[in-house]
Amino acid sequence: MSLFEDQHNFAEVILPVPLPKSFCYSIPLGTDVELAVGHRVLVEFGNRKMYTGVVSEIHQKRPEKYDPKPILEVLEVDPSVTEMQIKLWKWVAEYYMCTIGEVLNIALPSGLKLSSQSYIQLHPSFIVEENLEMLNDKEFTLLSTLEKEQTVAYSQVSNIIQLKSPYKTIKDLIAKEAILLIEQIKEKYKPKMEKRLRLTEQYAEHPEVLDKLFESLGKKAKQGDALLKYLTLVPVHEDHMTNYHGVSKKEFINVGKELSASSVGTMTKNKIFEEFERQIPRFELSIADRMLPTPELSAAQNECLQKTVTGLNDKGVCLLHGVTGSGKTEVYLKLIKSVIENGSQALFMIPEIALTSQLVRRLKVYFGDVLGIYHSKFSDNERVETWKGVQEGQFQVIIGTRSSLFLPFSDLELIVVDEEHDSSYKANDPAPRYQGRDVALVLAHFHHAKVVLGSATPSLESFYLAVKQKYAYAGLTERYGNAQLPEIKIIDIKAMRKQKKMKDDFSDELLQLVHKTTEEGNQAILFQNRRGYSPYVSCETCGWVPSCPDCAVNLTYHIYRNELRCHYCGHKEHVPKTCVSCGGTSLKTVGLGTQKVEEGLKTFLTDIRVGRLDLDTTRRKHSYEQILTDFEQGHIDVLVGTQMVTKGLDFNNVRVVGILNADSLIFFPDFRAHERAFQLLTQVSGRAGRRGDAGTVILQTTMPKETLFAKVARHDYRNFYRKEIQERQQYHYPPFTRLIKLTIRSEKQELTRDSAEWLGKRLINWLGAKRILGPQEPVINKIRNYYLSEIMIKLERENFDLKKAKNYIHHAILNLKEEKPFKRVWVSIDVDPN
Ligand SMILES: Nc1ncnc2c1ncn2[C@@H]1O[C@H](COP(=O)(O)OP(=O)(O)OP(=O)(O)O)[C@@H](O)[C@H]1O
Ligand SMILES: [Zn+2]
Repeated sequence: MSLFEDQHNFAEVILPVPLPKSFCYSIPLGTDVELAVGHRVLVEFGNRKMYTGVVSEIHQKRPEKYDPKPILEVLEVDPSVTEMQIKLWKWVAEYYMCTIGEVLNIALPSGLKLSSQSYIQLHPSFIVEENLEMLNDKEFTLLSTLEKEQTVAYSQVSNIIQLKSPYKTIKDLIAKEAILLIEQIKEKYKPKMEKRLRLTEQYAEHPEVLDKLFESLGKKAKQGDALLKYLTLVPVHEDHMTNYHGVSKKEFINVGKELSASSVGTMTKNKIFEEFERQIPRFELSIADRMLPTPELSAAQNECLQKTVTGLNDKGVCLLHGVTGSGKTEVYLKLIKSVIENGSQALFMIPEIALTSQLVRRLKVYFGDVLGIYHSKFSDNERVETWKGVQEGQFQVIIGTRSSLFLPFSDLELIVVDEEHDSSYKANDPAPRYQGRDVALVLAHFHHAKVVLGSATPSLESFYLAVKQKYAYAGLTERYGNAQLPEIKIIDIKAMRKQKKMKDDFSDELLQLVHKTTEEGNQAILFQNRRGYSPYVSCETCGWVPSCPDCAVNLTYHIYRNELRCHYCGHKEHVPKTCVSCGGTSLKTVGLGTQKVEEGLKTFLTDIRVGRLDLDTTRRKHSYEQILTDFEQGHIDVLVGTQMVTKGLDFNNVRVVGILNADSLIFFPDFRAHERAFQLLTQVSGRAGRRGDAGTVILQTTMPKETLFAKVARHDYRNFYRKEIQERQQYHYPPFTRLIKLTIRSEKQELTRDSAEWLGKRLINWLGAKRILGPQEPVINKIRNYYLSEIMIKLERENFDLKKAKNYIHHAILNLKEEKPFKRVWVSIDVDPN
């Protein structure tokens, strides 16, 4: 025990490590701050490793078995984490069967998780020489080192400034905006810059010179247009100060299609315009956005709003079931608005942020500065900013993905879960494998808040609970503004081929429709759920198919680099010149991916402009928005894509949607296959004809008689639901049971098999054979050189001790790992798997 230790008080600290408990530390005497639950503290753990942990309890029970180490530093004056958050972490850890450290790890943004692996760097806008008077010696020493070294590991800081506890210095420098804390060197903070354009001084400040310029440009019509356009956007003639900020170059050139980039370029060369760079705020509204009106609700929307409000008061949760394009968003916005007026907080959850830039913009217009944004694609700094903004009450509304559930809300009144059926609400790896929609319900319960679940195609689970009247229900059965739901035509691919009415993968009808609609100045969306050119290639002589060396999957052909790629591990190789198996020299591509759709379309309809939206075209941070902006502004006629094109897109001019092959959607070996197929097909169809004339959807399939397709075509959710829920009940699937999936992994197939068998037997002993399915190898039984096996556990929802069952499962896994031969086996637990 050290002399400086408080002998009576100890702190339980949650650490970001996968061990199933918190750890006890002693509280050093003379700490400036009185330690409280939720404080972030720096502690040593294990072999001289430092971590940021969160205090979960303060108590007087000195551990008997070991001498607790002291807390090294208290990292803040006011706790960053609320007790409510810790309560939620505990719930998530218990329900999803993971450790609380794993929850902390995803809940706390890295920027708040200073550790021995953290780094600091100079703030890009801080100039040391200009700020000497605000720096003490230690600070100056550190900053000078940073000027030379760019980044310094936190662990080196004490050496540099000769202080055992450097945290205070670091904290002060962060407060002075002199340094930034980063988690990894590669993620350096970079302000977002934008190229802008303005008139050069000679014209901007001298109207008579500007007039002359106009005259002299007379013959060069294009340049004259550009100048005129500039002056309409930036009224230099009224107030020459407006020239200072100019316009965004990109936006300027895009505003009117008629403006040619080359004449703007010439004018810059001739010193009429000048280019400059400016740092842009994270969310700036474009010229067009600032003019968006905030709409009045239609009568149907108003009725739905009233129903929702009553429903929420009655049941706390309301399912808002509105067909595609019915205007659910406006209803949510009204609900959120009244929360803000009460001075409380609202969370607007969306499945994936990238897919919703349109929506984010709408909300920004509507809510302005009280809106905060939060998702995992944000940098550390951005996430910490939002966290603080929520904590300090600046942000009353948050739009974000599932991780925003972990923000420090203090007064949450409403959570809206938009597209509640979307499978991306479920987190896969790493643990916690939580379902965002379900955690939203729990969080709301803790806060006595209300929840709106919105969708055009509700999940079976939610609709079932609405039918059971556990949830309230509000419907919107018509599209906003008299728009009609699209007509959906089912096309029989086989029959068309026989009649020679197919060109490769396109029916004549689809091509004609796309052609006609683009002729008329409208647009189309084509959906194919595979990226790449073709899902595999095969030797024409012997049938050999190249597969991934590390995963049990065929390699997908990508045309641009003439490459074969594994979509599971990222492995890439060149297409072999000869067949590895027989030496044959011709390989054929088999199956259809988005690249091939794009290529085919360009071959059959030569004049149209095609864009593609899939994982391959959207890897760069803003490429997704760019493609959508191009589509929105009419620079693209047809958008080809994977399921990315199905979600929430709202464009005026899309008249035609083509589904190239709907078959594969329902052949998935999964009890949710039909539900997913219905949702996907309805959602993608829902992009057509959202305004003006009705749209048309061409659904191509080799199974035209499949009843699911007929239900999609009739927009018949209820009959789809009836049949599906019946099957779930009959075969004991959710929502009638609860599933827990165990995935067993090892580097050897035998070992995986044996350990899975062992585990399966143990579970059968404890839980009974009828609750255990498998072990079974999944269809893809090897990923990244690990062999997989799965055990599915099916548990009753009612009259069943879930806690006890979970304990058995934990124990069975522990016991497995204690068996010597199974030491190198990993088991992951997935509660309510997707
Ligand atoms: N009251 C209103 N006044 C003006 N425009 C509206 C109104 N309500 C909805 N709209 C417009 O109708 C379109 C469809 O609305 P919205 O995107 O909210 O539909 P949705 O129900 O979310 O559909 P989906 O489920 O297909 O995403 C949007 O462009 C929206 O701006
Ligand atoms: Zn692979």
